Amino acid sequence: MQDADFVGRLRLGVNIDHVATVRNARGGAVPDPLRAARIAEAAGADGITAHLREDRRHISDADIEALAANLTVPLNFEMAATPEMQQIALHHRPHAVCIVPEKREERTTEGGLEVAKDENRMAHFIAPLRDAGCRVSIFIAADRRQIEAAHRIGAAVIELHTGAYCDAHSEGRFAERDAELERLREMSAFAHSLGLEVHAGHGLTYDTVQPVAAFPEVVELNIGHFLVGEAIFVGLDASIREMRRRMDEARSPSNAA
Ligand SMILES: CC(=O)[C@@H](O)[C@H](O)COP(=O)(O)O
Ligand SMILES: NCC(=O)COP(=O)(O)O
Repeated sequence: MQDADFVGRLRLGVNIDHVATVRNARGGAVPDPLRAARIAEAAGADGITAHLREDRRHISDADIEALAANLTVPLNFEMAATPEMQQIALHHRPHAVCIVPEKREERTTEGGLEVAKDENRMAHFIAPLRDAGCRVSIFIAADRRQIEAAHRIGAAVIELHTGAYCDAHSEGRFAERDAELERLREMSAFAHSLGLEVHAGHGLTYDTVQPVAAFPEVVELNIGHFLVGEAIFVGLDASIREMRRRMDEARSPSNAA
C-alpha cells in the first residue's frame, strides 16, 4: 500500500460493548467479547473500542485484561474521568484512552463531556495518561466551546458524538438531521484547524455512516451497536465488512465534493 493511500484511509474502530451486554443478560461466559474482537480484526477493523462503565453493565475488568493481552490492533479504552478508571488505564496503558461522560441512570452515553466547565480538573486528570504514552481523546458534542477546551487541556484527539444526528435520521426529523450534520462538518474542520485529530461515533448505521465518513478531517469512526445488531442477521464478519465497504466508498476520490 502506498503512503498516500494509507493517509487517506478512514480507520474503523469496532466497539464490542454490545457483545458483553448480551453475555451479561444471562450471566456466564458467552458470547465472548474477545472472540468478537478477533473476528473484527480479521474483518478489517483498525482498532477495538471497549467502554468499561463504572457500573460494569457490559464490559468487565476481565474483558479489558483479555483485550489488552491479546489484541493485534490498538485498543481504544473508553472510560469516565474517575480515579478508579485512571488507575486501570495506567495499569494497562492502552494505545488510546477516550474520556466519556457517564450517568448511572442513562441507557447509553447521552451527550458529550462537559470539558469546558471542568477544564482544570480534566487537564490534571489526563496528564498522567499522556505521560504514560496513551493518546487521550475527549468524547464531546460538536460544540466550539468544548473543542477549544479539549485543545487547551492538551488532548491529542476529540471524538464527536454523532448520536443526535443518527437519532434525528432514524426518527425522520430530516431538517434537524441535516442541521446536526452541518454542525458536525463545521466542527470537524474547526477541530482539525486547531491541530486536533478528529474521530466520530455513536449510533452510526449503514444509512448514516457515509456523510460523516466523507468529512476529510475525520480519521476514525467508532461503531458498535449497529454492527452487533446486524450480526444477528448476517454474522459479525459480514456486518463489519459491509460497513468498511461503505466507509471506503464515501471516502473514494470519485465521491469527493
Ligand atoms: C461512548 C460511547 O458512545 C460508547 O461507549 C457507547 O456509549 C457504548 O455503548 P453504551 O452507551 O451502551 O455503553
Ligand atoms: N464512541 C462511540 C462508540 O464507540 C460506538 O458507539 P455505538 O456505535 O455503539 O453507538
